[in-house]
Amino acid sequence: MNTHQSMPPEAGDCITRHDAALLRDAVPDGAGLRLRGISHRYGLTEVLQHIDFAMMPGESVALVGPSGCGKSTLMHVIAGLLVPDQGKVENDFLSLGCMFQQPRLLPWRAVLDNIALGLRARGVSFEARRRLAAALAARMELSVNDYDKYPHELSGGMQSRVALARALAVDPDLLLLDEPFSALDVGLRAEMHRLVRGYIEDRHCSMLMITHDMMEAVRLADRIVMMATPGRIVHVQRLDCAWAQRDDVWVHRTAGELMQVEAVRRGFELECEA
Ligand SMILES: Nc1ncnc2c1ncn2[C@@H]1O[C@H](COP(=O)(O)OP(=O)(O)OP(=O)(O)O)[C@@H](O)[C@H]1O
Repeated sequence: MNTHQSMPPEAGDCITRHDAALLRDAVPDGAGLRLRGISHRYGLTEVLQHIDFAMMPGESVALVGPSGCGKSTLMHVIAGLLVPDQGKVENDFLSLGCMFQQPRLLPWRAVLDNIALGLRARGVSFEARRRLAAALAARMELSVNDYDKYPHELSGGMQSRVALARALAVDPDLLLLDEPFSALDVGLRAEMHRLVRGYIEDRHCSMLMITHDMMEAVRLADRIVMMATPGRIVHVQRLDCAWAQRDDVWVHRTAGELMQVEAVRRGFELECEA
């Protein structure tokens, strides 16, 4: 990413590295995650169709595409939750943190215990778990008064912050986010973007995020990967623009430009000009 520009660049300046080269070079040397020829069926339905995909250490990628095109299935393959029918997964990332559309907090555990869930599984002592969970809760801007509350006592936005803290508790070098903020209002969503970006910049971790929201993708990702049905990659776009420079004007304009790309329109089954 270019971090040296002082003025926000024009949207057109940022959409520079075009799809064809990136699509050809789908699994470059040095990638921390390499998927080669991944195909999968549920029964007779082909869900993933020979996907080659890679992520570099420190890279943020947004996976976009129409509902049902196989994005979550691909993420499950990456997370090791699903063994594909065909293809090879090579993952050099050491620690995965996952967050899903629903916070999926344990209702019988209070905030800090929910955050510390992954740490307990790793054998971290009770005191160390509490300490780490409290530090993350503070980072997520939860108040000390909330630490012993149960999920039903939290607002949706607070539950999302707890779920994000839980994903970060394992100190991930790859963060997998499946439509994590889609249920939040625009203000809370912006707040979560700020928290995620802050963490990624501090820790230099990689992020793969599924989203239906092209503006969210443009705001957070270094690379946008467009999938179409049945699960295949049809367009890849690199965004060479520092995060700090992605103001609202740039985000709107860049998302608008992407929505004019023919492969993206076809993927979403929008009308294309003849
Ligand atoms: N466990 C399953 N068993 C059978 N079919 C499944 C299963 N999981 C997903 N599918 C089907 O696979 C296809 C892809 O689903 P997937 O959830 O990966 O899509 P998606 O792109 O993430 O969709 P959305 O954006 O709506 O979340 C869909 O047709 C879905 O019905």
